[in-house]
Amino acid sequence: MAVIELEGLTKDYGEVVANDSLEFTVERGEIFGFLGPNGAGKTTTIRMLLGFISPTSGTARVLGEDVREERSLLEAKRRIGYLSDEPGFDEQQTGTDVLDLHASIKGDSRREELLELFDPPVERRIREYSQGNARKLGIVTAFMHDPDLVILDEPTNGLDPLMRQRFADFLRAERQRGVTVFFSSHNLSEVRRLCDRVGIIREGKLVTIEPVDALLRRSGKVIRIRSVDPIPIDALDLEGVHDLETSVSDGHEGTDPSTAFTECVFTFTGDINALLPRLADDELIDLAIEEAPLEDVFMRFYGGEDDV
Ligand SMILES: Nc1ncnc2c1ncn2[C@@H]1O[C@H](COP(=O)(O)OP(=O)(O)OP(=O)(O)O)[C@@H](O)[C@H]1O
Repeated sequence: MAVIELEGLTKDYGEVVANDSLEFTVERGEIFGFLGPNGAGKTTTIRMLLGFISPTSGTARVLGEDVREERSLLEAKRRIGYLSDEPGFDEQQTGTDVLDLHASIKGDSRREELLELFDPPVERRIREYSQGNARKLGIVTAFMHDPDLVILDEPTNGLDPLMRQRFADFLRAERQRGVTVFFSSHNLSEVRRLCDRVGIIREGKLVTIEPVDALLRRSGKVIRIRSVDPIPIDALDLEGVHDLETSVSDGHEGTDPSTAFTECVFTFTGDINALLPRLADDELIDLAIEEAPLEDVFMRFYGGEDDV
């Protein structure tokens, strides 16, 4: 059974359709990344999944419960952890007060373990918390009742690299235990590191939903070549070569970089086995094959109206 199931989920604010007939599922034990730029509609989806706002049409099920059914959703929410993008804790309370309040509603069987891991300064009042400390406290509140599903809105905003790493390791371990994680993010490297699948939303519409691996495969590799002597540009007259940039190093001033190069970089979506024989007779100084930045993939979906 799907843990989250969107069925034509729509939120129409009149001026803007924040979610437009969203349709997808998230399976048990999956880490699902929900990506999109500011204002794309991510928070709106999350708020509907938690029953904070109601859909204009369509619906969603979380842990089998229809989000429009207040009572049954409330029951399901005992098994859900949630971290808002703006936690909004009471400024006068201490971290411990916040945790006690959450514990009284949902329980706190994992409080100590999580405090040890994320270490927010629980004795201090919230008004003295930095953004990172508030995030750490939020992470503890989201997980301390040992939920089956966790919904996180931009969870690592404000966390330093060490904490981000710790959080990533923690999420992977949670997935091993069968916990399902749905999180929204702007941070593409984080999504690449963590997610099994990604949904990309743009102006309320789902533009793609696929495994991260497939997204990266489609985006190709970035290839950099440096050679001792100029290589005729025809060598790269191959299917799958995009955005080729060539240059000529010192000592080969007479060579026109539009016909030959000693250095080049391009995006390659073709067969690497077809490329290598083309370079077999050239003496190379360096050949680098790198993952294409996920930013480029993302830009393809957001670059312009025609690109989608
Ligand atoms: N209560 C509301 N009334 C009217 N419009 C709203 C309301 N809440 C959100 N919107 C609009 O709906 C759209 C989606 O907003 P939403 O907050 O869901 O985006 P988001 O992807 O979470 O953005 P961010 O990454 O900035 O948090 C935006 O155009 C926003 O202005």
